[in-house]
Amino acid sequence: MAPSSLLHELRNQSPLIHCITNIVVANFQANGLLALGASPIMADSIEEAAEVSALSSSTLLNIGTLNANTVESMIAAGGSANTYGRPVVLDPVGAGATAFRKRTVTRLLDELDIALIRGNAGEIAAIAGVEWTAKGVDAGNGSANIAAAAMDVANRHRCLVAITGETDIVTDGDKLIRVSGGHPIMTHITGMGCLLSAVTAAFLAVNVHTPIDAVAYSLAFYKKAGEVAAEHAAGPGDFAVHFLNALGGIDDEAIDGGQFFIEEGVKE
Ligand SMILES: Nc1ncnc2c1ncn2[C@@H]1O[C@H](COP(=O)(O)OP(=O)(O)OP(=O)(O)O)[C@@H](O)[C@H]1O
Ligand SMILES: Cc1ncsc1CCO
Ligand SMILES: [Mg+2]
Repeated sequence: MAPSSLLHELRNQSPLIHCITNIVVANFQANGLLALGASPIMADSIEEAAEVSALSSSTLLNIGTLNANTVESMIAAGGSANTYGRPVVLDPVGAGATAFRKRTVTRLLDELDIALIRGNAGEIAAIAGVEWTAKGVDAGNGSANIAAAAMDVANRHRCLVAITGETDIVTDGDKLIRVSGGHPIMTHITGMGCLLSAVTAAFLAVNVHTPIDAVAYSLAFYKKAGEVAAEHAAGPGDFAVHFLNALGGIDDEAIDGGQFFIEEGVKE
């Protein structure tokens, strides 16, 4: 099947995505999934987390505004998704910022079978244990080889790792795909990365491609939506609105339009 049919399939299937997420982005994330053509369900209570993941096509675990209760819900939800063979995406928001976040990410990676970790450079550097100066939930700065760090994390945890920024990368620990495009204004809206993680969870739920190709496609699609929205926006406020429109409005033709490329097989 041609890569472009992934988007078509997603909109056909409208997969249910279980999000255990943070209080900052929950509404934006739900609207973004709906705009894309997926179906969101936000459910973080321990009483129902496992049940909701069992009936969902994929599960997103986002540690942005973590508390002790949601950690247990994440373990229950992720365990249930694993049992039913549904992909689990981890967004390790601010992973290096506090001991609680670090400990939680370690536990989630130890106890669950995670399909994809999607974070910014600071977050993946923290998981890899390489030198980096992150700033809270923002990427921050560093000189570490971030592609090597992603490959190391992917190999250690046997999962896909995506690092987003000016150029995105995704790796399975062997193959590395770089995705360019997007717009700097995407860093001026909170939750753009968090919504992207939910979007990748939706694309992973659609069983058309190998998981790494599905993630690369979702990264490229999302950057393209950012470009389209930036053309229409006067600033961050209406960018968010135009971005939601673009998630639903762009089609395969726009994505194949050539403003981005996917480079495969680049070994560091
Ligand atoms: N300088 C840039 N130029 C183009 N696109 C960018 C740039 N920086 C980030 N992006 C895009 O913005 C989106 C969000 O990625 P980012 O790395 O900013 O997430 P994040 O730091 O996890 O965000 P948040 O924590 O606010 O949700 C991705 O699609 C990424 O490709
Ligand atoms: C700002 C912020 N703080 C915790 S989660 C979050 C959303 C962006 O990651
Ligand atoms: Mg983030």
